[in-house]
Amino acid sequence: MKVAVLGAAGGIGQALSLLLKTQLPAGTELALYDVAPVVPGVAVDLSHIPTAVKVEGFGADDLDKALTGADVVLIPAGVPRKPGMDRSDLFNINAGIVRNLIDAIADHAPEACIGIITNPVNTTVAIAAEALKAKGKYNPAKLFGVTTLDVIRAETFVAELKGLDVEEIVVPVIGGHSGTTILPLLSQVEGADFTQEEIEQLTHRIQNAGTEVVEAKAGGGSATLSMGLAAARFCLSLVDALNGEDDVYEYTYVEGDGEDARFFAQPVLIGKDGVKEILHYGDISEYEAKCKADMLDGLKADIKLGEDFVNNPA
Ligand SMILES: NC(=O)C1=CN([C@@H]2O[C@H](COP(=O)(O)OP(=O)(O)OC[C@H]3O[C@@H](n4cnc5c(N)ncnc54)[C@H](O)[C@@H]3O)[C@@H](O)[C@H]2O)C=CC1
Ligand SMILES: O=C([O-])CC(=O)C(=O)O
Repeated sequence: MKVAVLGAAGGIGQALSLLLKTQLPAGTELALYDVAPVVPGVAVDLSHIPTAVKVEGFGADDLDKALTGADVVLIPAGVPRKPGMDRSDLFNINAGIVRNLIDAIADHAPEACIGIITNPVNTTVAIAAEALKAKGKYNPAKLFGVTTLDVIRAETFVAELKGLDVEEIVVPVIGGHSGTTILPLLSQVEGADFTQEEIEQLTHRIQNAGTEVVEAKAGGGSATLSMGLAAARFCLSLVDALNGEDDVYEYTYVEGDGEDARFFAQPVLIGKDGVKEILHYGDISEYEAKCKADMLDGLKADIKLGEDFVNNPA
């Protein structure tokens, strides 16, 4: 098994790579790629941690080597937000970065499962899909937008509010990964009752949790440590599933039947070839149905922006 992290020297990349070095199964290869010259140093640093995961660093000219043979490729490459920006403000820089990395994946690791972390995720996943398609390499079962951070935040905030054990809480989060497109399904949380006021406050907090971090970091970037953990959890699930484990479920932003939007975060059963089955998110409350109806046009516009970036460049 080989896992490649593209953007491995960044805030997320380093936290993620540390967790993967310590948690991937013995024998896994971990390839760290970045355009920043510090990346070989990050790899040497991690290589001194005593686990049976082999780490190697790859600089700007060695993307092909980082990718060759990869089973999983995670992409946290690109710029993060500063206070006052929306995730969509990152499009101008990050769209091109994702496009170029995806082109290289199509050439050097066309069978890999790809996890897109780079924002705006609603759009960068569509860019990845269309770029792969243009190369004749698109397999919807192997392309994932990583929305795990929304799930772990929702679980943390619900456990805090209700004084419950966070290990026991399950909070589904569907939709996309920005603002109101992030839709926690609090009506499906077992073992907790909420007033309508609590539901509205929690929903708002989960939707704006990224901004909470961006403002608290005051110009120093966005979530990196919680995101590193979220991406590691997602990657370890993928690796377990690729290794043949049954019953691996994650909420993730994938191309499904298009009932709500072409790409939509929902519960997914992952198997040894990627997405095995996309499950329906089930019954939702009237409030959640209205939130969903109100955000779908925005989500679809985000997706179209990505499709047009590849297919109808200005
Ligand atoms: N999906 C999610 O839930 C989340 C996504 N993000 C997004 O993740 C991205 C990365 O965030 P951070 O790690 O905080 O940023 P960062 O600035 O700390 O790191 C980004 C890294 O990407 C590298 N990079 C830039 N262009 C590259 C290229 N062409 N190839 C390879 N590497 C390249 C940079 O050298 C840098 O090391 C941002 O777009 C951010 O908005 C952040 C938090 C949560
Ligand atoms: O808010 C941001 O820009 C980073 C992000 O996606 C998150 O923390 O959820």
